[in-house]
Amino acid sequence: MVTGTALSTAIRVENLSVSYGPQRGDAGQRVLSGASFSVPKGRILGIVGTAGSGKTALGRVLSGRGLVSHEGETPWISGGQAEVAGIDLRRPSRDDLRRLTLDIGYLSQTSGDELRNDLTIAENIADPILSRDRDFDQRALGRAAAMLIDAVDLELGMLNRFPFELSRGQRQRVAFAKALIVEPAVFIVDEPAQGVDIIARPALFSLLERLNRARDLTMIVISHDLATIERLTSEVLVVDRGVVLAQGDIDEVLRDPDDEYLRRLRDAREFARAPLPGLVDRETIAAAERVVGGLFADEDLEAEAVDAAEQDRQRLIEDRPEFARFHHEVTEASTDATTKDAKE
Ligand SMILES: Nc1ncnc2c1ncn2[C@@H]1O[C@H](COP(=O)(O)OP(=O)(O)OP(=O)(O)O)[C@@H](O)[C@H]1O
Repeated sequence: MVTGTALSTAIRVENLSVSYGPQRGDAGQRVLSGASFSVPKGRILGIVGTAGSGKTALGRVLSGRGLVSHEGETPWISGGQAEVAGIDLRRPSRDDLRRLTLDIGYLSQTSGDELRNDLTIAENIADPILSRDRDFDQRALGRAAAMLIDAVDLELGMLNRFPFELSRGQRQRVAFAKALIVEPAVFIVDEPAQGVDIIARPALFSLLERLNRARDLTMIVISHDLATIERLTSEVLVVDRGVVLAQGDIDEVLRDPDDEYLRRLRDAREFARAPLPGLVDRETIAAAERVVGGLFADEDLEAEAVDAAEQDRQRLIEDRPEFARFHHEVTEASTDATTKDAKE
């Protein structure tokens, strides 16, 4: 048991080493050494580093998945301590092993490829619950699956399809929904944007943000891309060649760094942020205006944005009858309220 774990700490890692290969003798290959950090409950930590730096190995051991079904390719804890969602990953009790996959959600870069092709998308999403409790309320489960499929920006009609009928990026979004249906306390996600259509990414990030705010979901977001991490958090752990180089607020970490990799990371971040003169046209600004709202004070653009929003609304009314009903009720209610106000 890791000592001194405050109740508000969701993840505590002390002097952790991670290895691949045989667990007996010296044959294992150490890929991460001496990592120490903690994540308070409800916070998001980003883990950034180059390819091969040990991010995936770290995320995978913290997910505890190797404890549930150990395969040859699974990294394991070869030194130090790790506790996640109150589970001691070095010495888990039987009860810990039972609740591990409920309390710690994990999305790997290949989770979408691991869906069962003999089950529909709805059955795949519901599987983490039905495989534990066959008698779980089917209607409630159906509703939860529908809400999640909508939240990851897939059509409800996909629920009746099979994984092999979907694109790779769509399957990864289904895996997102599947990982979240059990409402884990901690969610570890490895490269959340990888393979996912750029149009669908805002929905994924906004889902994660909402779960973090509304349910205090603690998260580890792993990526080689700092911009992906900064979309969700400014708190980072930087890993390079199997060691933790730095941890803290990203601006602090990258302020005048001594280390070569941190300097390159800072330069890459500045390059990505630099404006590209002449490339931003009115249409792009108007599109941005529709998404973020109120950033630009240009009246013409505002009028365009209002028109576009009205067109979007009309399209939604045509495509989704249930929205039309809802919209009609809201309009009626607000007209009634206005008439009542005018009379008073
Ligand atoms: N099954 C394995 N057996 C032995 N070594 C492995 C195995 N899988 C990965 N490694 C090695 O472990 C190290 C860390 O790999 P890991 O996948 O954790 O890096 P990463 O930072 O996540 O990289 P990426 O961003 O490319 O996913 C690498 O040197 C890799 O070659």
